[in-house]
Amino acid sequence: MAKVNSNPMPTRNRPIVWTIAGSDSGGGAGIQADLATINDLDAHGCSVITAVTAQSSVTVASVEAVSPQILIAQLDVLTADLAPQAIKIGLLANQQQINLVANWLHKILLQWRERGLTVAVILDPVMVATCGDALTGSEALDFTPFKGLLTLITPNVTELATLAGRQLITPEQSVQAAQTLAAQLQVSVIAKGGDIGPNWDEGLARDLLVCHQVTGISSLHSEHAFWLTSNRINTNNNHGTGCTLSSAIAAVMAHGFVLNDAVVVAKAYVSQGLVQSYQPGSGPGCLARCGWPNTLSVYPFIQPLCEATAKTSSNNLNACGFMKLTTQLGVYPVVAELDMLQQLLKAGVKTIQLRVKDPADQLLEQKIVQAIAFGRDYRAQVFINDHWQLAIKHHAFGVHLGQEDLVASNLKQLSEANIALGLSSHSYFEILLAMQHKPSYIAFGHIFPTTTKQMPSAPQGLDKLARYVDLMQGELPLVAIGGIDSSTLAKVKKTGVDDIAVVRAVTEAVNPAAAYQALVKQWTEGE
Ligand SMILES: Cc1ncc(COP(=O)(O)OP(=O)(O)O)c(N)n1
Ligand SMILES: Cc1nc(C(=O)O)sc1CCOP(=O)(O)O
Ligand SMILES: [Mg+2]
Repeated sequence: MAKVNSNPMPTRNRPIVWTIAGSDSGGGAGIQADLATINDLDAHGCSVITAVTAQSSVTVASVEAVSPQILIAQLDVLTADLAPQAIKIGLLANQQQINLVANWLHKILLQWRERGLTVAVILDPVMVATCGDALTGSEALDFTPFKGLLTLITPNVTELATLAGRQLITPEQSVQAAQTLAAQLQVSVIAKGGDIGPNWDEGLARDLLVCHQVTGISSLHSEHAFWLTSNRINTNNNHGTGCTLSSAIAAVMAHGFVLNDAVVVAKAYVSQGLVQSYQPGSGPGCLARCGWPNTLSVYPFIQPLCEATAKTSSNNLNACGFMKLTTQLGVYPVVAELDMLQQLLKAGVKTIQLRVKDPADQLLEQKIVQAIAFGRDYRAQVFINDHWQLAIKHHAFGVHLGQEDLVASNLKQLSEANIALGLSSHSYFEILLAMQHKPSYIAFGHIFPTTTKQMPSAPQGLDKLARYVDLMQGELPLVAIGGIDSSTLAKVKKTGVDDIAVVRAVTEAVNPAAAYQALVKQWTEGE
């Protein structure tokens, strides 16, 4: 059962999303599905109709493309008044429409870029309706005019095969075709596994995400490929699934989420919509609209393609999970110096992190040994940042690792040493990756601008934090970090996040111990 969204977006703040697509008179797909999705995901939808279809759930009786004049008139009139944060492109009924929209996009994206506006463009290369009837003419469509203009293209296996110009039987062939398409069109690709072939796992719905120069995320993920796997939902009510996925991706990106996040949220949105789907006619029915997905179980499992291809059992998937924390983290200081660590322990700190970032620090091991000893003396949870091998060697209480650190670490060894684990995250995508390791807590940042560390991602802000809190409720402690101090603490607390981690708010205070105690008072008493 989906949770009720406790964080609806105020209507006046809704971002604008356009759908450039065909009308489905049956209401299950096309413009009708797109607008329902966009609205359901707290955005305002505008439509540019490319074609009118006479369509039911069992047949496409006819398709009539709109004229070039009315197509451009719709684009121009919206540009003047309702500029979008994201655009979804669905059915383009013929090559003329592809050329026209691509030309128009080329010019407008330049203009918007000059004004500092970034607009995500998601193309669903629709060719055939769910009932099997063609939506485009018999001519082969050439999408290369869109090269360099798109953020994401979302073909299913049949469309991918058409774009690749060859049959795709095995997952390996689809992977190669998706990677080739990404390079050819200079675009990220989600190759949807809905139309599975005989060599695919039929109990699962597996999509391949090929990232191409994705911005605002760690370089660890921005050029990589991932399998996104969900349980296959046993229903024939899948009319409009592709339209729903692509318009959901556009809507989520319009809210300022990075591409990888939009893809996993949209996939979860489709999964929950399929579970509650219904059949209004005698053919395949439609997805239900269940709002922003905030139940972890509907989100996909993420596996980097390189790990899947290596077929090795990863040292980094830990079936049992890490220690459950019995002492709440509360206000969690992160410090670079031992004397600061001791000073704060004396002031009553019960959880603290030693974060030494100088790899050439000659005293590193000594500092770690001493920090762990202080932790025992003061009965506090001392986490060691990054240096997991030294933490194991000297029996630390806990280790904190970032997503980049995970690549070089051995979580199996950490777990066998009974060491608590904190993992960093900066997006839905990274939260899901972190959750797969069953850590002791997940840190999420950076909430506000910070000077402590250079970040590849933008500050997350409170709206996103509230969405992550909604998702994580009751699963694991979620710790907010980045730019938190006495002036922002109350707003952070209001999101319902479990704990906060702070660097400068304590370490740069005239009296760090007093600053810590004041933050604790504010956090616990809400002052
Ligand atoms: C509580 C907490 N949250 C996040 C971080 C950042 O960890 P990481 O991403 O590995 O970056 P570095 O701290 O290593 O620069 C943290 N240390 N603690
Ligand atoms: C170390 C660190 N990690 C972050 C993340 O988002 O992963 S933000 C951050 C720095 C937090 O410092 P301050 O409290 O001084 O802003
Ligand atoms: Mg680190």
